[in-house]
Amino acid sequence: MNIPKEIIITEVCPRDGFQSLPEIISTEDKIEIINQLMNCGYSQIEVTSFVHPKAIPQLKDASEVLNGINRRKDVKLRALVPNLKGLERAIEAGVDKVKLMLSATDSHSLSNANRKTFDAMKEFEPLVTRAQHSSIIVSGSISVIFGCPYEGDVPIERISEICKRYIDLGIYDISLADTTGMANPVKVKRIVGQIRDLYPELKFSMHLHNTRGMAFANAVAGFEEGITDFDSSVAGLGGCPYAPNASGNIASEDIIHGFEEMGVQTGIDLDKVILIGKALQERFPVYSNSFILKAGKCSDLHLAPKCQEKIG
Ligand SMILES: CC(C)(COP(=O)([O-])OP(=O)([O-])OC[C@H]1O[C@@H](n2cnc3c(N)ncnc32)[C@H](O)[C@@H]1OP(=O)([O-])[O-])[C@@H](O)C(=O)NCCC(=O)NCCSC(=O)C[C@@](C)(O)CC(=O)[O-]
Repeated sequence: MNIPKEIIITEVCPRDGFQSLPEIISTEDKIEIINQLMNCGYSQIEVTSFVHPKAIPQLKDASEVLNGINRRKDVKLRALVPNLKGLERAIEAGVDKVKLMLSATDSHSLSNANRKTFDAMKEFEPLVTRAQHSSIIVSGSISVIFGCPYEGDVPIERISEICKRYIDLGIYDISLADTTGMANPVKVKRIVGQIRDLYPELKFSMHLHNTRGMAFANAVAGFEEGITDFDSSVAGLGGCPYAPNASGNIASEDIIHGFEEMGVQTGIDLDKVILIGKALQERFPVYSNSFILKAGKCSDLHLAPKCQEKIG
């Protein structure tokens, strides 16, 4: 197979990883963790969201967090926003990019954003104009695209209509999100293949949750369909509090290790990520889920003293 030699990983732990943790992390600790992540080689980090503070109390200090980060020119800071109000707050705080929050189904959309999918999209119109005036890059997302915990499979016609409306808004960069881990590689290939054929002008990325242990297999299926841009979260923290049974994102350590083992470069220093992951795992053991934090890297095994002894 002729495979791309590199992929982009966006770190989303400070937003998705933290948003549903019951213990409130201090602003200082968030800043410290983001500063550490900024030194790992990521080109983009989703640092927070500008949603209603009552919806996600953990991220109500979004502006203070952004204010405290040691910025680097080579790391773009992205925030999730649901609406114009969120964008205004994000611009004020100085983000480089925003990702729009949107659900494929009305049920999840009502639960997450208090309006149906296409009503939420209507509110994106003034947002896009405002973002253009401030030179903020806007990307879209489609949650529960591979299966909704309320409605099950999402018809391709509905996905297609959402993509069309994103194009009408001038948004060509869309994150396909498996919010509650309902995807499988066959489904990923089918859905990604179909929408890519319908809308070749769109650029898709993937945001995968490892709820049922399928996330890396799904990432590889997406990769085989041409996707080279993935979100992940250190220590596998994460989950949408407005979707039942949602749990951790694919762990950054696992996706970086997995792709690099296949000869695909990420540009990220995995050892540094593992150190951050270990600290988070110690602090949030119940919410962490990372194979590499448990088992170590494959390359560590070659150095294991017992093996060396046996070889002689
Ligand atoms: C969307 C809303 C705001 C609608 O909430 P609403 O109550 O319908 O909002 P509204 O438009 O009716 O406004 C009511 C009040 O909220 C204020 N307001 C309105 N917007 C904002 C804002 N952005 N920031 C701060 N305040 C805001 C607004 O100014 C107004 O204030 P008032 O006039 O009454 O004083 C709310 O439902 C919300 O914040 N939802 C966010 C839920 C959330 O964060 N979910 C988790 C993230 S999504 C996710 O994890 C999935 C993802 C992205 O990772 C991908 C995947 O895995 O699927």
